[in-house]
Amino acid sequence: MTPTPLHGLYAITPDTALPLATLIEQVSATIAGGARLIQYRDKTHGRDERRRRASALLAGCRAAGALLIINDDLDLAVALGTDGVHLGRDDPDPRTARERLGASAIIGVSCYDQLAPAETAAAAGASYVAFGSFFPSPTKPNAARPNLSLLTEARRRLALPLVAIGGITSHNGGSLIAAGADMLAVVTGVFDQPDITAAARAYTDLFLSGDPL
Ligand SMILES: Cc1ncc(COP(=O)(O)OP(=O)(O)O)c(N)n1
Ligand SMILES: Cc1ncsc1CCOP(=O)(O)O
Ligand SMILES: [Mg+2]
Repeated sequence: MTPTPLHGLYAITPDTALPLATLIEQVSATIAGGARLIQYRDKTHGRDERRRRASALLAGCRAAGALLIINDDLDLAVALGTDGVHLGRDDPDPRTARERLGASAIIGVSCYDQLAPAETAAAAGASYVAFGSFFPSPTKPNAARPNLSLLTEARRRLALPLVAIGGITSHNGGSLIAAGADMLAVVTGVFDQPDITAAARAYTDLFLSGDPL
């Protein structure tokens, strides 16, 4: 079963100075493991290098039938025509993103440990909302730390797909799905593993069984 775009593993690229060729191989390995939604998140490089990397990743994702979301940089998402953008509190407004990217774009919004920004984002036309960090995150150790009840309440209150992020492994991910998460957004648990394809498959398999726990 090919997961729908807003369901399953959401692989987020590591903030790395690795050569672009290596990053492309790693993303390809996540897709081989069943990831169909990829996010390019880069806090390291300047605008020109980010554009070079995003353009190459977009070509690879399109060839492999995966979708590419750009983190933070709405101008880059618009310039390249990526499948969408992910926005946080310091990034452009989702309403502006929807106006610039169009009706079919995927627009994700960070909501940290709060329900109110998720309701605001839904009203502004977001495609999904993300909560986390649910577990200690190697990538973002200082992130806000909601408990699982936030997912359950968001599931009750919101009609759009819910993303969980932060310290997610194939062992704790099932608890997030059971609490209401439609997607598991993962950096370290996929990209920092010796076999990236197998690591990705361990997450995508969580969504196939009726009982993720
Ligand atoms: C799905 C998803 N959730 C959260 C983030 C965090 O993005 P980041 O740019 O590190 O922080 P904020 O701008 O959201 O505060 C993400 N990239 N993807
Ligand atoms: C970007 C972001 N936002 C909250 S936690 C996080 C990082 C998730 O990375 P990891 O899967 O390595 O914990
Ligand atoms: Mg951001």
